[in-house]
Amino acid sequence: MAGVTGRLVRGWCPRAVRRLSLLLTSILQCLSFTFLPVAKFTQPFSSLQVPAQLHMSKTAMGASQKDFESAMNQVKLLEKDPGNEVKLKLYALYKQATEGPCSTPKPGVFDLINKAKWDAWNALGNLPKETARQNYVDLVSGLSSSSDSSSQVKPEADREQAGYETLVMTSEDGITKIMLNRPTKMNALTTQMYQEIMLALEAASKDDSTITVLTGNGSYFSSGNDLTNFTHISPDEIEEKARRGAILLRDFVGCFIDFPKPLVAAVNGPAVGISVTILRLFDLVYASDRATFHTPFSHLGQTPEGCSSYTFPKLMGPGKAAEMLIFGKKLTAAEACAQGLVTEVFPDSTFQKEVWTRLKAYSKLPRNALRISKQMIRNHEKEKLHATNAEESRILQERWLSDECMNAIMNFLSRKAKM
Ligand SMILES: CCCCC/C=C/CC(=O)SCCNC(=O)CCNC(=O)[C@H](O)C(C)(C)COP(=O)(O)OP(=O)(O)OC[C@H]1O[C@@H](n2cnc3c(N)ncnc32)[C@H](O)[C@@H]1OP(=O)(O)O
Repeated sequence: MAGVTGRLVRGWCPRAVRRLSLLLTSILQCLSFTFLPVAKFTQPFSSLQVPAQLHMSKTAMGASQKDFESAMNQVKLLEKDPGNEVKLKLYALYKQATEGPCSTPKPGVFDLINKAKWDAWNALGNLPKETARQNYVDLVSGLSSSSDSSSQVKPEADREQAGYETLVMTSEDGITKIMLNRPTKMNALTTQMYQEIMLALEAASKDDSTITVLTGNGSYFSSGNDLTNFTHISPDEIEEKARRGAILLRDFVGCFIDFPKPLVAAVNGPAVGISVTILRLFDLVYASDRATFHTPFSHLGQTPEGCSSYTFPKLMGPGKAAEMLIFGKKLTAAEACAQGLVTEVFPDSTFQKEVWTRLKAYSKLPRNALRISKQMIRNHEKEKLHATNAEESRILQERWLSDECMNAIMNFLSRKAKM
């Protein structure tokens, strides 16, 4: 949460454009306060205005929905970054075409990226949806023709998806792998990382892979929420940050609840906090025997999330769940397996080889059958999971404002106490 302003002005990734279409979709569906995750504004705001010619309808009929969708797909294939100005135009036209005139509240002055996006959309005034759709199609068509027959997609094998700063996303052998990539910080989850994971899941849900795998780079699976998310917040910002954090948490967990394909966690090392609780929303959890499972919520003045207040007691009984979620008992991989949280444990020395061999075999199974079976298993309790998620997020929003929570985080940051 905190540090957001700092991160907002960090570098635009030059390859972010291929994520743009997904990002735009996600903005609508998933993120209530996302920002272009790999973005930096290098131009003055005045240069972000939409040129007048974009306000003019090109044809009487306008582009069809099919043209519009095809243009959105073309955006994904652009090899060259079209630049921030064009990205904002695309964003604004997309919003106008799908939602009509901008009616959302104007973001605050320090929320630089969302404010620029809002300005671009608002600048379109009452431009009719059809015209916006046509202008979007025309703009993309201009970009595609100027990008030197570039729309070549790398071969499917081991294709690394560009545009992520905190993840490495690859697709190979019918498996999309999302790897958390902050090994020096034990893959602690920053605000940007939550957002990129949501985008990656959205992309994986639509790609042609059969199975999606989440894993960590380095010695940890993840040390959970990055505790610096809660720092550098001025007193007058804190309630708003907590509110936004709760929305982010709810949306993040919601993406796991709704993920439509078989989802596998390859837990390569210790897991802490939210990286433990969400495991119950995966279909398979394979763990190295070096992994541990730790949910020190009370130590941090916090409360369970990831739907664990519902899924853990159901899975392991209220007593064992209480040991973990209330008293912060750390489980070994073998104990987590005995409780049903982990599907299977592998020796660390052969973990990667055994897990990937197994998954490659599974990925050859009929894709639709896997997907439908997963949904049949999961659909029974989706509603309950979403309700639990909303309630847990609401309670955490309050907890984050408590002295207990703030003191615990300060202790961690000043290294007076470690879990
Ligand atoms: C939008 C908000 C959603 C919020 C959802 C809420 C989720 C709740 C949770 O996830 S609660 C769990 C929070 N996590 C923790 O409490 C873990 C804190 N970290 C530790 O206890 C330890 O770092 C460790 C046990 C994971 C590893 O200890 P070790 O001694 O092996 O290594 P270091 O402590 O030296 O760590 C190396 C560097 O990584 C930084 N780091 C590790 N984890 C976190 C973290 N969670 N948040 C922030 N930073 C983390 C650590 O500070 C070191 O950085 P440095 O080298 O710059 O000092």
